[in-house]
Formats: sequence, C-alpha cells, structure tokens
Amino acid sequence: METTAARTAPAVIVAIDGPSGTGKSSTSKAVAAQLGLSYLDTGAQYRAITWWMVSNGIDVTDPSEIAAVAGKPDIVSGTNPSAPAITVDGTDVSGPIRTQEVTSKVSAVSAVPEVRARITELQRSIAKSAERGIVVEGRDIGTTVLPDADLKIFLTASPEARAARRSGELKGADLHTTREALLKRDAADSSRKTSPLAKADDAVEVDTSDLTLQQVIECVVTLVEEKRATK
Ligand SMILES: Nc1ncnc2c1ncn2[C@@H]1O[C@H](COP(=O)(O)OP(=O)(O)O)[C@@H](O)[C@H]1O
Ligand SMILES: Nc1ccn([C@@H]2O[C@H](COP(=O)(O)OP(=O)(O)O)[C@@H](O)[C@H]2O)c(=O)n1
Repeated sequence: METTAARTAPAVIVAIDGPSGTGKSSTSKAVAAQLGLSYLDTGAQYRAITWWMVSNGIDVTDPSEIAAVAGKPDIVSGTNPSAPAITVDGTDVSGPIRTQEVTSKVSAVSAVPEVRARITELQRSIAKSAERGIVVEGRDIGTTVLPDADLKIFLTASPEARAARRSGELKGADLHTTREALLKRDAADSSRKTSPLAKADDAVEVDTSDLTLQQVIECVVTLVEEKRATK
C-alpha cells in the first residue's frame, strides 16, 4: 500500500513498453497503486478507437478511411490504477475493447499516422496533468510519446511464456493459436512505419519469462524509488 514517503515524493514519469503478454498492465497498475501514481493504459486507447471504427462500419483495411474519421470519437481515459476506466463518446467500453474482433484489428488501426498523432497528443496531456506522476504503458512510450520520462522499462518474455499467460486468461484457449496470434500482432506492431514497438536506447530491459509477477513489481518499484531519490 501507499506510504507517507510516496505521498511527499517528487512527481515521476515512468514509461513501460513491451510486446503483448510480458506483464505491462499488471505490473504498471500494481506499481502505480503502491507508489501513489496515476496509471495510463495506452493499449486501451488504441483498442477504444478500433472499437469505434468497427461499430461505425469503417473498413479497417483502408488506412485512408480510418484517417478521415480518426478525430471523431471522444476517448476519455481514467487514471486510477485501482479502477482503470475508458469511455468513447460517454459509453463505458472497458469490456467491448477486449473482444477477439477488436484484438485482431487493433494493429491495423493503430498503424495509421493520423490515429497515432491524435492518441499521442491525448497521452501527453494526461501525463502532463498527473500531479504526483504517472506510469504509462504501451509500445512507443519511451521512444515517442514521453522520450524524457524519468524511467523507461522494456519488458520482454519468451513467446511460450506469453502464450501460456494469455491462454490462461482466455480460459483454455488453444496455446498454439494464441502464440501465433500474439506473434502476428507483435510483427505488425514492430514493423509499422510510425512509432513502432521498440526499446528506447536508455530503457532498462527486464526479461519476465522466469520471474513471478510479484518479482517484476518489486524490481520496478525499486527502480522508481532509486530514480526518485536522485530527483
Ligand atoms: N511475471 C509473470 N508471471 C506469470 N504471469 C504473469 C506475469 N506477468 C503477468 N502475468 C499474467 O499474464 C497475463 C498478461 O499480463 P498483462 O499484464 O496483461 O500483459 P501485457 O499488458 O504486457 O499484455 C495476465 O493474466 C497476468 O496476470
Ligand atoms: N502505445 C501503444 C499501445 C498499444 N498499441 C496498439 O494497441 C494494441 C493493443 O495494445 P494492448 O496493450 O491492449 O495489448 P495487449 O498486450 O494487452 O494485448 C497493440 O497490439 C498495438 O497495436 C500501440 O500501437 N501503441
């Protein structure tokens, strides 16, 4: 739980990037809650805009169609790590953005530069207004969104570990199919032209394959506290 020291510490900006299933969301939420920081799930924002495109009959295989309407949906992200919330035009979409349909289309939508420009601006303004600091998780936070973050972490894990974690979540989904879908999304996210999934040169890389979630959380909390001590 949050300590008195955390309440009086200087604001700190933490960027956590990495591929799917490496533990970004679970780690970021826990670290933010423990240190009294805000939390932003940027993947949820890309999922939300994808959900809006699908719901409004936009052809997500056509980048120009996506670009033309990228500014339309009003996306609002909550920043409480204990109750992350996301709405589109006032509707709570925290459930619908996790469907297989959205998951399979999000890489195509998030590759469109007009989408990224809009969401990146939103992310920067949220980070700027977090008085006590924030943990922001995604794919391009350390490289593009917040290149001046106080601390950058890049989480990795073997495809096998990541697939096992994801199929556990999807209640017995086939391991091989999950692994292939995950690798396909990683490849799309890493190869797009505009701010691909990448490790920033100054990021600390943590391989979580053989670590428990608690060990990863402790590792990141220690790194944040070390940073704060030198601010
Ligand atoms: N180090 C770990 N060991 C085992 N399971 C983990 C670990 N880190 C995360 N998980 C589990 O793996 C799943 C995916 O984690 P998540 O935080 O959503 O990853 P990401 O945000 O990188 O996609 C979750 O069910 C989570 O509880
Ligand atoms: N900063 C970010 C975050 C997510 N994304 C996109 O959003 C998708 C969903 O992100 P996510 O974090 O919810 O994915 P999971 O790893 O949780 O499944 C990614 O596959 C990327 O296509 C992105 O392009 N940039």
